[in-house]
Amino acid sequence: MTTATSAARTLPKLEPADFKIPTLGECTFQTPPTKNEIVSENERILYQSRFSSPSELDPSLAFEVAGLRDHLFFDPHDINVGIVTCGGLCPGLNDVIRSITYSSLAYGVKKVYGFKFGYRGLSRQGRSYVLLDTKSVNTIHYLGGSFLGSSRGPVPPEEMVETLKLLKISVLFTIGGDGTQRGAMFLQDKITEMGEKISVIGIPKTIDNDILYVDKTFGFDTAVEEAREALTCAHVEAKSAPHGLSIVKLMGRDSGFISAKATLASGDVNICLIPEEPFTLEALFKVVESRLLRQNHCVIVVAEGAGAELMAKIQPPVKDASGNLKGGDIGLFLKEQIQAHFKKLDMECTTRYIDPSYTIRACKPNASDAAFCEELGNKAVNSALSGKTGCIVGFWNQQFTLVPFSLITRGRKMIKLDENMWSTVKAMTADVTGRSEKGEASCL
Ligand SMILES: Nc1ncnc2c1ncn2[C@@H]1O[C@H](COP(=O)(O)OP(=O)(O)O)[C@@H](O)[C@H]1O
Ligand SMILES: O=P(O)(O)OC[C@H]1O[C@](O)(COP(=O)(O)O)[C@@H](O)[C@@H]1O
Repeated sequence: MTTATSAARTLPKLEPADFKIPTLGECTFQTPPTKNEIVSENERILYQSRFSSPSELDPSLAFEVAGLRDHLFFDPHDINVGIVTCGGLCPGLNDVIRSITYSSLAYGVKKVYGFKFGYRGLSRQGRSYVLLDTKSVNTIHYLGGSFLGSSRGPVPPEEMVETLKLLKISVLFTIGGDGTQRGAMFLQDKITEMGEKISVIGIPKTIDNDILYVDKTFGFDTAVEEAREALTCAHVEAKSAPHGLSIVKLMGRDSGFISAKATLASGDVNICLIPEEPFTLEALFKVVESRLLRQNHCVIVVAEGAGAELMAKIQPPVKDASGNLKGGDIGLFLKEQIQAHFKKLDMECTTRYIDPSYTIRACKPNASDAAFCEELGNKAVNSALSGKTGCIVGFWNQQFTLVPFSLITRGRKMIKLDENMWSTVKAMTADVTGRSEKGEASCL
């Protein structure tokens, strides 16, 4: 598929009058109206039928649908655009970079700048970029990682505006997680304050899939698929040893979506530990013991942020360059504690610790994620050229949406075990979290 062709095919014919449309200010994403209505053919408002978190928000909230508009705000032939990728890696980053580049060039955009190593590439000291064209990005989607590199750590918004002005960039695409979009929000505030006509459009990225008001972020499905492979191996290992126990640690600093989904997908997991559900070591020992005595093997999945209360007692969490709190290695901790426990009991337990964290996010995306990335990139370009700013291109109720930065940075999406789709995981965690009254394994 050539994005350039498909984007060109769907473009409205541009007449000089088409460019005489609202100023960036007028186009800026507004809090949507409070009743379900079609604003115009192209500006539909999508109402959310599910409203789970945070509960204090206005239930009449609605999202604008992302995509082409009747008019373009920018004359594409007159502008440059920029792309930046920040935060942790995620399968599909290169696909989004490629899609934005192809789509922008199909519109006739003059130059596409790719900033190196996250926001650092837009800073005064670390200013660094490459020019992207169809040739340079043509095959980058064959690989995982980010063609542009990524980083964590703050950059003053005024320095970023300085760089954008210097390179005459009218649109910046920020591909990143909640931290990146928070940074993008401050950048957009600074742009508004300085009276510049520069649009900032985010593309939400995180394998943790914990961005508010986004059903699914790109790369998540791939990460779950990769995690399932690791779980299958963990199961084989556990079954091959007398009283075999495999502990698999997966990413998920604040939410356990990867762990929970991979658990459901695998069918080999006996205990799933996620940050949302505190557990006690004593209860965990009991469940593992009973499982080993009955079935001879056991597989535990633990999200990196699970058991934060236990870890905090040994070692207080530290902050990464972006200010995200990170605790010690919960997987290793569990391995040591469980081994010590069974040694005390004089009971055999062959423990294996598997940590596939980085391998599930550094790989290339599966077909479904790749297709998703392609559309995200196209929608981001369409929306930006229409003059939209200060929002991300999300995905909600099967629609691509525009969601303001201010909304998605209000909190984090978390697993609610009471929701229907997590009932198996809920049953599985009942005994270790103290929810089970019998104190017996509920789902082993
Ligand atoms: N509160 C914030 N204000 C401004 N910039 C932020 C903020 N939080 C994060 N950032 C910046 O966004 C970038 C990525 O953030 P990070 O939290 O590491 O990853 P992610 O975007 O994946 O959550 C970093 O350069 C970081 O400094
Ligand atoms: O070692 P790194 O690069 O800080 O990445 C680890 C982090 O990446 C994540 O998977 C995703 O984090 P971001 O969304 O902030 O990029 C976290 O769960 C995890 O703590």
